[in-house]
Amino acid sequence: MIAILGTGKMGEALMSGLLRAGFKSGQIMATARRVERAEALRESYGVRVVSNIEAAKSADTLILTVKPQDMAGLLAEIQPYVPADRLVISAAAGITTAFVESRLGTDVPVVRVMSNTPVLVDEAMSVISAGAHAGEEHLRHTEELLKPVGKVLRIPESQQDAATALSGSGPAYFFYLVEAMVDAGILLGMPRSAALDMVTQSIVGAAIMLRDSGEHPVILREAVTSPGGTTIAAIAELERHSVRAAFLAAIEAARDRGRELAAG
Ligand SMILES: NC(=O)C1=CN([C@@H]2O[C@H](COP(=O)(O)OP(=O)(O)OC[C@H]3O[C@@H](n4cnc5c(N)ncnc54)[C@H](O)[C@@H]3O)[C@@H](O)[C@H]2O)C=CC1
Ligand SMILES: O=C(O)[C@@H]1CCC=N1
Repeated sequence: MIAILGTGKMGEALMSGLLRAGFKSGQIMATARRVERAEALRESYGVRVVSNIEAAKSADTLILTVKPQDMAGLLAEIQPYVPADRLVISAAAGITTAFVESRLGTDVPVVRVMSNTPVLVDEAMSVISAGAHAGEEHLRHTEELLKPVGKVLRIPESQQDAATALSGSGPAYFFYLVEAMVDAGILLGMPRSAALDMVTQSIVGAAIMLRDSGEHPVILREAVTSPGGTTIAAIAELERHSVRAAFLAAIEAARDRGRELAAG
């Protein structure tokens, strides 16, 4: 039995992925803070929505998907009911396995995960790290849960805040880029829906080329960039506006914010 504690956007996305991957609704429990939310989850997915304590007592795997700020409260609530034979998977930005272990106070295995919202279309990037009491079997079990909904990579926990900044938040940067490019289309007099179609198909095509060709992104970009042509005119402006430096600073800021969230 798997329980998802704090079933908001990420928790629901993970739960729907597990169901698409073949888990039965009877194998999954969810917890929610609001009654209407509990009812909506029950109705949409047919899962049992229970209290945090009941979930902690009866599920073998607990997936914690509350906000980092709510993690201490949730751990305090479930602490008396989590024996050391549970696997606890924490999906919150910034929260370390040591934080979870110290709050639970037993030798419970903890795996830290950072996934992202493309879990909704089975294209998540999930990175996982083992805590002090988690071994190969716990990492493997976590991979089995996450593989059906995307790619899974094991990384040292010291890189988790960087991964959060890069792939956890990553989809937001691409959506932001799409917004900006659609605005550019509007500036050039395109209808909004046509501009959105053009940009969306371009980003999908580029992403698939990048993933499937195995080519370095520089090679793929150079193939589009004709001497004296249109693309280099655009790239020159991006460089003039320090867009690369902005990305470096932005992702560093996201990493630092992850560290602050851990500090509470
Ligand atoms: N949204 C995203 O793209 C990503 C989010 N995350 C992480 O996932 C976690 C959740 O983020 P979201 O789903 O965006 O937030 P959210 O606010 O949609 O979901 C959190 C849910 O937990 C519930 N909750 C809080 N305390 C609770 C408690 N004691 N008992 C039961 N339910 C409780 C809230 O009512 C809410 O529904 C965060 O820790 C975030 O760092 C990770 C990767 C990507
Ligand atoms: O913005 C956030 O804090 C969360 C973590 C990664 C993506 N969203």
